[in-house]
Amino acid sequence: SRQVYINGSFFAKEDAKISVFDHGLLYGDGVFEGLRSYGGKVFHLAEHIDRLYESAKAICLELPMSPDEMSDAVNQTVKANKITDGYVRLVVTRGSGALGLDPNQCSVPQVIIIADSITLYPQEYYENGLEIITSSVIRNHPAALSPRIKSLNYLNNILAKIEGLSAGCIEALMLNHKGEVAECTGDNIFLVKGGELYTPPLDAGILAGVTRNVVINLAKEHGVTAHETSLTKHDVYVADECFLTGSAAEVIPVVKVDTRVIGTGKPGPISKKLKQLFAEYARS
Ligand SMILES: Cc1ncc(COP(=O)(O)O)c(CNc2cccc(C(=O)O)c2)c1O
Repeated sequence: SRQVYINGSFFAKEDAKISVFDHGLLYGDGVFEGLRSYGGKVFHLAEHIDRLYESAKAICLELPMSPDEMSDAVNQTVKANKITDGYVRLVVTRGSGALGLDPNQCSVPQVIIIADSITLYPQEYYENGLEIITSSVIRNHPAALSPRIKSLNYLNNILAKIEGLSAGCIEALMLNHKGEVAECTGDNIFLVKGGELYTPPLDAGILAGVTRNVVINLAKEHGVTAHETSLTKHDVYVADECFLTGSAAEVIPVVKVDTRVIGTGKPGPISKKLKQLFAEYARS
């Protein structure tokens, strides 16, 4: 049965518990990563660990082990669960403490690692492309809670997701506080125009996606220029192609945004090419 890692020990699912006084639960005070494993190897583990430590530093959370020890813990958990192709959730909370906000009242950060099989988007969405809407919920203001921090505060994303679902869409696009395109609730967004890629820059207030970075590099290797530049909803509507990137989704085409059909209304050639290149690279 599934073995969950908590602070150096493994627990069966039903015994994997943390305190109700944990500030991760009480205040969303903590950070996390979502990773994939392919053929038993965790995909871009170093980048995810680096981002985890950056997120932790950003919230002044001192992690109780080194990046190498954290990487080893992830690999041990994947091994203990005999995961070949699966998903890893790595969570670090501030730990349990008094009922007040004060993080200094929390003693021991909780390092939780869950390795499980992956539930992907249905295959038809990859074949036919997704329809998404632009949510009225804007992405967190960077000066309020920077979207660069992958924190346990996902209500911003969840509120946008709820709006998307109420419009019959499983993903929703969020604009930033300037009204520019930011990202979706769990993925980064790319446009294709005139054979070139366009994606919002990190200072648009987005998560620096690992998949986003891989796709930018894969595109460059295959002679497709990628521009990291601020985009508007208009740029999305008039794009030749649109696709999303994320550890869970990998590369998934988008064929309709706010009822505007993108390009031909079918996944475009560059989106399909990058989806294939990513799949081959991830499994190489
Ligand atoms: C807001 C946001 N933006 C972009 C991404 C893509 O980043 P990566 O390319 O590094 O994965 C994410 C990542 N989001 C993510 C990643 C993995 C699983 C799940 C899940 O919904 O369980 C969500 C995310 O949460």
